[in-house]
Amino acid sequence: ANGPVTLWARDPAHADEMRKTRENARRLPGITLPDAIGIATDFDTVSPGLPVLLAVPMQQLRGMAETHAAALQDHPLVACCKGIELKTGQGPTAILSSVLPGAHSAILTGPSFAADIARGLPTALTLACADPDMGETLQEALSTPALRLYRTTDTVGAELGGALKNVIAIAAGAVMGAGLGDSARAALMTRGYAEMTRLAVAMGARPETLAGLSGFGDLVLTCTGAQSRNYRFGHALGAGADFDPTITVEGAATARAALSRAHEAGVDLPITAAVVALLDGSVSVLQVMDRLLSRPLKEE
Ligand SMILES: NC(=O)C1=CN([C@@H]2O[C@H](COP(=O)(O)OP(=O)(O)OC[C@H]3O[C@@H](n4cnc5c(N)ncnc54)[C@H](OP(=O)(O)O)[C@@H]3O)[C@@H](O)[C@H]2O)C=CC1
Ligand SMILES: O=C(CO)COP(=O)(O)O
Repeated sequence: ANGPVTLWARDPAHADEMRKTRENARRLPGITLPDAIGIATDFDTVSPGLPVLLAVPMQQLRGMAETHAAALQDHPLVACCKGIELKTGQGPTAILSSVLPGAHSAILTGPSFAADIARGLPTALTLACADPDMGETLQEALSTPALRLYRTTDTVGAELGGALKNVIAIAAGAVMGAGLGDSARAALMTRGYAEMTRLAVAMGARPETLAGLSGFGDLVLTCTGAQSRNYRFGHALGAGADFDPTITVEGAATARAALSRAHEAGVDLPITAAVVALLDGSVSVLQVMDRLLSRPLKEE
């Protein structure tokens, strides 16, 4: 809507196909790409100074930034991925700063299925940028009549909200897949939110960021929206069904990364620990629920 925009694709054959069909049949089937979107396989065609949105899976972000470091350093960078890097425990903006020292980076996150945005359905997101002036410029540039961006300087809170809600969504899917009911899911979401906030605040986040779109908002969407891959993966785990291993499920690696950050910080993450145990196959959903319910009673 605010075009022109260049969509960069790594695979020339895929780019050719999208130019011909005006559709990304592999990743966003059924959506016609607007005329204002040009398709490129060369980063250098993007004018310096224009923002670049990096929409790759979390565990691929560092490699992608390293490969294209020379081209990326002339642009404000907006990471769109949600997660914690397994090998370093870092979030997207810390990764971009370590690969591209001096780069200006931000994060765009919150409750939004790509297909909803592409259809022009109303959506609100958080744009987090440590530099308030750059944050304001990006907020103006990326907001549209259907896509309303709120801004914050709390990148840690926005990143951790988006990362940790995926772990809770796996748990919510597992509860529903195992037939444990809506009440159990509501309890899990609420205690999951407490857990997300506990770790994020220990990492330096502001609690009100977790209460916003990037935390609570995305938790609600991903724990209840059937489009969510994290929820669907959890549902398959709970139901003992197969799940296509090529589908991106960010919460799986992030659960492990979050748990090790929590151990370092002395923070208790019982639901995240339960998700990791489920992923390891060491317990069943019913055993996990039993463990969670038999913890000592405490104040809310
Ligand atoms: N889909 C959604 O609704 C939303 C997704 N997100 C977040 O966005 C991030 C990406 O998700 P999504 O796009 O859905 O994931 P997909 O798995 O659907 O697509 C991944 C994209 O990243 C590209 N890619 C993967 N690895 C590399 C690499 N090493 N170098 C360059 N490009 C690469 C893929 O290219 P190719 O097609 O060539 O394989 C593809 O375009 C995730 O962190 C997710 O949480 C956030 C909000 C909503
Ligand atoms: O982050 C998302 C919605 O805000 C997308 O969720 P999934 O990655 O679970 O599909």
